[in-house]
Amino acid sequence: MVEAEAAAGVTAAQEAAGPLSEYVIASRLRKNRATHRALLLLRAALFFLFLAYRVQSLLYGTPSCSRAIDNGELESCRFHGELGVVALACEAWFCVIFMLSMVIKWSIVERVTYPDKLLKRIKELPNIDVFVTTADPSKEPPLITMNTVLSVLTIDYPMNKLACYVSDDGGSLLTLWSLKETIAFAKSSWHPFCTKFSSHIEPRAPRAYFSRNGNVEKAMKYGFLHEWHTIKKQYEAFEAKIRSMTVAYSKARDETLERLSNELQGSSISNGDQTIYKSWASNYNTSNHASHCEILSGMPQHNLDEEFPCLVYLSREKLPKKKHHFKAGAMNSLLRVSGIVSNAPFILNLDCDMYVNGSKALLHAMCFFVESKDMEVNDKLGFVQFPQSFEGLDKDDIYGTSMASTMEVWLKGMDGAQGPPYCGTGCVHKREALYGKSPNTNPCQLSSSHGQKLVDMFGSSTSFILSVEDILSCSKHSTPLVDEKALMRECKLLMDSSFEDKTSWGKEVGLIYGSVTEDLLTGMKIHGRGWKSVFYMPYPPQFLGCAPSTGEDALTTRKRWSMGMLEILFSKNTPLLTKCLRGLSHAQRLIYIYVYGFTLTCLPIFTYSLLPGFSILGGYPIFPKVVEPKILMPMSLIMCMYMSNIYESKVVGVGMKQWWNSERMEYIVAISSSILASYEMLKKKVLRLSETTFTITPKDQNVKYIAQSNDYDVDKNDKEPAKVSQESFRVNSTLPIFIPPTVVVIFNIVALMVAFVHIIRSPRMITYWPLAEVACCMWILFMLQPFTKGFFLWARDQSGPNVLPTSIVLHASLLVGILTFFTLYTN
Ligand SMILES: O=c1ccn([C@@H]2O[C@H](COP(=O)(O)OP(=O)(O)O[C@H]3O[C@H](CO)[C@@H](O)[C@H](O)[C@H]3O)[C@@H](O)[C@H]2O)c(=O)[nH]1
Ligand SMILES: [Mn+2]
Repeated sequence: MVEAEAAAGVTAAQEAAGPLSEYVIASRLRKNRATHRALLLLRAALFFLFLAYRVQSLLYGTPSCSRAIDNGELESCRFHGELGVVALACEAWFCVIFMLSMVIKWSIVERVTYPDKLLKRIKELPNIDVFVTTADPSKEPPLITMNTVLSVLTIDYPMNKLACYVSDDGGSLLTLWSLKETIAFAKSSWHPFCTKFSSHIEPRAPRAYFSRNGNVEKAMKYGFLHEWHTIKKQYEAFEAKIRSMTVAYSKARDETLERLSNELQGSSISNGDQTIYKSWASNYNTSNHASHCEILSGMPQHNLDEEFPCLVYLSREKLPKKKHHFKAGAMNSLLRVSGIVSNAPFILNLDCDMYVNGSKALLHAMCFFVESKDMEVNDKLGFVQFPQSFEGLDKDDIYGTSMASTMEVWLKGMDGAQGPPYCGTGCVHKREALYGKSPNTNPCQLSSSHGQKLVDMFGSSTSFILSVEDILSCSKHSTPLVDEKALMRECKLLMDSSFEDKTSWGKEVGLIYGSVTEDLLTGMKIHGRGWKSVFYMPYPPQFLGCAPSTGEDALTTRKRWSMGMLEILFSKNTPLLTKCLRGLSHAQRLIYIYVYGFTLTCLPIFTYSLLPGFSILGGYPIFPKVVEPKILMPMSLIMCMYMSNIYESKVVGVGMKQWWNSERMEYIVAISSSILASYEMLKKKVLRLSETTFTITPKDQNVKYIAQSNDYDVDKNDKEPAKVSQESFRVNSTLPIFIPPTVVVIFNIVALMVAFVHIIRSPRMITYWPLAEVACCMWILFMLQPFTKGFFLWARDQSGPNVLPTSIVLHASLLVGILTFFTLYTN
C-alpha cells in the first residue's frame, strides 16, 4: 500500500518534472529547413548575378544601345542610361531588403508550453493586471468590448490574483453604463456558469461561445443543457439591452446620454459624487473631457472574496490643445492607476475587440516567465507576445488581414533572434520592463536614470512612487491606500493630462511616444535595454479580434502602421544608430532595420511599377530582348522569387489562394498605404505641415462567428474552420490612398497601347519588340486586378462596389498625363 503510494508519488513527480516550455525548429519547417535555406541562397545568388548584369549593361551598353551608337544615334541612349540607373537603384534596394529578410528567415522557431506542470509545481501564481483599451463607442461597439471584458473576468487564473482595467478614451457614459450592466450579468449568470462547467466552456466570451458550432452538443454530452439554455437566454437579453442602447445612442446622442445619466445616478458610485454624470452628459465630447475612475468590483486590497476579480473603469482627462498620444497615452494612465490599485508584476494588454479565446492563455504565458529549475521568475524575459488572430475572415482572406506569413515567418523568425516586437494586443509584459528598467541592472537602478530621482522620472504622486519602488524591488511597501475616497483622488491626479509634464513618461518610462505604432517602438526600446521576448502561437488562437472588413479600412489601417514605422525610422530611436538601443543583438538590430525599412521599399516598388511603361514610351529597353540568352537572368530570378515564396507559404501551411491574396495585398499596400504614408511623412518632416492622427479601425459587431474548433488537441489541418467567402476586393472609395494604384494601372494601360501601335507598325521587327517590358506591364495589371477591373468598369460607366470612383480616375489620369508628357518630352 505504502509502496503503491510512493510509486504514485514518483510518477506524479516525474510528470511534473522537466521544462515548462520548450524551443524547437518550427514544426512545418523541420523536414524542409535545408531546402528552404538552399532556395534563399539561390535567390541571393541570382540577385547578385542580375545586379552584375545591370551594372555591366550600364557601363558598356546593351546590344540595342550599341546598335544605336553604331548608327550615330548616341544621343538617344541618354535616357536609357538614366532609366538603367533608376532600375539599378531599385533593384539594389530590393536586394538589400531581401538580404536583411534572410536574417529573419534563417531560424524560424516555435514554442511549446506545459501549463499542467506549472500548476503542479508552483506554490503561488503571481498577480496579473489586464488592460483593455477602447476609444470610441461609435467605432468600437460596446457589445464587442463587453464580450472581451467577460472573457477576461472568467479566464482560467486565480480570481484574487486578477484585476481588469477598462480604459475608455472616449470618456463615454455609454461605455461605463455597459460595463455596469456587464458586471451585473457576469456576477449573476456568466461567471457562476463558467466556474461550474469550467472544463467544458471555451471560449469564455459569451457571444462567440453561443454562436460556435459544437457547444450545444457538448452541453448535452456533459449534462448541462438546461443551464446552457437558461444562460443563453439571459445573455440574449443582456445583448439586446446593450444593442438597443447603442442604437439609441447613435440616433439621438444627447437624449441617450441624459437617459444614461439618470440610470447611473441610481447606482452607487465609489467617489460618492453623483452629480458627475449629469455634467458628463451635458458637456460630452470624446476629445475634451474630465477624468473619471470607478472601481466597479472588489477593491483588490480587501478582495478576500476570491470569487470575482477586481474591475476598474477609467477615462483619463483629455484637453483639446494637449497632445494625448493616443493608445500609448491611455496605456500609461492605465499603468499608473493600476499601480496604486493592484500593482501586479505582470500585465496583459488587450485591444477592446481581442477577446480571450483560450482560457488558459495566462497560464501559457506564465510557463515562460517562471523558470523551470528553481521556479523563480526568468529575469531576462521582458514580454510574451501572442499572435493577433481574427474572427470571421472571408475564406480566401482577400484583404490579406490574417497576415499569415507575417505571423508564421516574421514573428517566429524574430523569436529565433532576440524576440518578436510588442504587437499592441495579446501581450503579457513584466511591469518592470515597462518602467524602463534593464534586466542587467541592480534592483531599483533604472538603465538611463543614473542619479535621477524616481519622482523626476515617474511624476509626483507619493503612493505611485511607493508602488514603483515595490516593482523595482527597492523595498517592499505593503501599506496601500485603503481609504477609497483617497484612492480615487490619487487616481484622478494620475490621470490628469498634465501629470506627465517634465517626467520621463513616454520617453523612458511606460509606452514610448512619437509613433502611432507605439507598440513596435515600445517593444524595441525594451529589447534595446537588453530584455528578451517570446512569441507563442498555439492552436487554437488564444485571442481573437475583428479584422478590418473593407478594403478601405484595411488600407487605412496599413497606412497608419506604415506611418508609425516611418516615424520610428526617422526618429532618435532609430535602429540605424548604434549608439541608441545598446542592448539589441546584432541580428535583432538588422531585423528591426528590415522591418522598418520594408515600409520604405514602397518607393522603389512604385517606381519599378512605372519603369516598364517608361521604357516602352521612351523606346529604350530596360531588360534584354527575349531572343538574347541574358533574358534568362531576370526570368530565373523572378521564378526563384515566386518559388521560394510559394514554398515558404506551403511549409508554413498557407493555401495557394490565400498566399496569392496576401502577395497581391502586400503589393497594393506598398503602392497605396505606404506611398501615402511616405508622402505625409515628408510633409511632416520637411514642411512641418501635418500632425499624425490615429484613425481607429471600425469594428463590426455583426461579424460572423466562424465554426471554429475549440479542442486543444486537434491538429490545425484536421478541422479547418468553415469560413464565409467574400466576393471581391472593393475599390469604390474616394480616399487618396486609391490614387497611386490607379495611376500605375492607367500608366501601364497607356504604355501597352503604345507598345501595341509599335508592334502593328513594324510586325517584321519581332526580335526588337519590347516583349519583356510588355509582359511586365501585363503582370502589373494582373497584380492590380481589382483596380484594373475597376478602371474598365468605370470606363463602361457602371456604378457598383467594384468600380473606381470618377474623382479617383480623374486625379490619376491627370498624373498619368503629366508622366507621359514628361517621358515624351525628355525623349
Ligand atoms: O486614442 C486612442 C486610439 C486608440 N485606442 C485603442 O487602441 C486600440 C487599437 O486600435 P485599432 O483601431 O484597433 O488599431 P489596430 O491597427 O487594429 O491596432 C494595432 O495597431 C496599433 C498600433 O497602430 C496598436 O496600438 C494595437 O494594439 C494593435 O492591435 C483599440 O483598442 C483602441 O481603443 C485608444 O485607446 N486611444
Ligand atoms: Mn484592432
